[in-house]
Amino acid sequence: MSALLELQGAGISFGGLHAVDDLSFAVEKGHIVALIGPNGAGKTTVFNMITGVYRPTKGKVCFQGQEITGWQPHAIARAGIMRTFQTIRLFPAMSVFENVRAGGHLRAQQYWWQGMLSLPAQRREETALAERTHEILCKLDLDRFANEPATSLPYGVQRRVELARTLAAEPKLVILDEPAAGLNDAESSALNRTIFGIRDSGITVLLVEHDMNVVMNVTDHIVVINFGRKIAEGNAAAIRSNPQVIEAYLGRDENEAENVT
Ligand SMILES: Nc1ncnc2c1ncn2[C@@H]1O[C@H](COP(=O)(O)OP(=O)(O)OP(=O)(O)O)[C@@H](O)[C@H]1O
Repeated sequence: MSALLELQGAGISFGGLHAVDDLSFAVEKGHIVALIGPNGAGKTTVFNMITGVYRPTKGKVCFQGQEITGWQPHAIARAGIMRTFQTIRLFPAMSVFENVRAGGHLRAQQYWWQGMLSLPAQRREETALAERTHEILCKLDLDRFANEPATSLPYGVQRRVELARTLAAEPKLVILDEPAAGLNDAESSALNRTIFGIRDSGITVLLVEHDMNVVMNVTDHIVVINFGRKIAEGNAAAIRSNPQVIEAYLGRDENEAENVT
């Protein structure tokens, strides 16, 4: 098995603060990996370094064996790393189908002016995109909402639409930022199945999540950071019983600690 994504000694400072320092970990192709840590540990900053929002001040980020440190976010997205956000960012005037299809346009080979001319290649691509959109909607149990205005739907459904839109761009690696945030227990269990489905369709998953039901039940590998540094990594059983991990959570917030132990 080869690493799809690798951070090698990556770090970034804001003023005097080392938000992330000397961080190394790998995400193997076909795995579901979680990055966890107490509030303010640096998880979002790591995502921002991977997706090109922040340029690391130290170390490297490699994707498919190629260094991508310092690439622009759109170039990193084109290379196959797509992310979701904690806050919903759907197009309010569009239906569920149109929102998801919009994600697929990122992968489209034709240009807009070719679309205006309605060339055969463009028409073929649009048909293929519509079919693929429909497939993704079925897979995420969203087909019955296809024609509904996206932002009129319940919160849990809107989050699924966002995920569907990200998948429509055919990423190789999808980064999920707290996908269970705001979901009830039933929705969170359904999310576990969805994440397995994403992995089974050949997409590698990296997620940041506070919901330990998701973290402990779906992941192949967990990386734990605190104060911007890695303190542990391993499978769910190893992480659950790791004294440094327990201390990191206990030191900050007893409720979170209960979730880990
Ligand atoms: N642009 C920035 N400028 C200055 N400091 C920043 C910036 N981005 C992050 N930080 C700091 O870096 C540290 C890590 O923040 P980060 O948001 O990555 O943590 P987190 O683990 O994602 O937290 P949470 O779980 O609360 O979302 C914090 O001390 C934060 O204040």
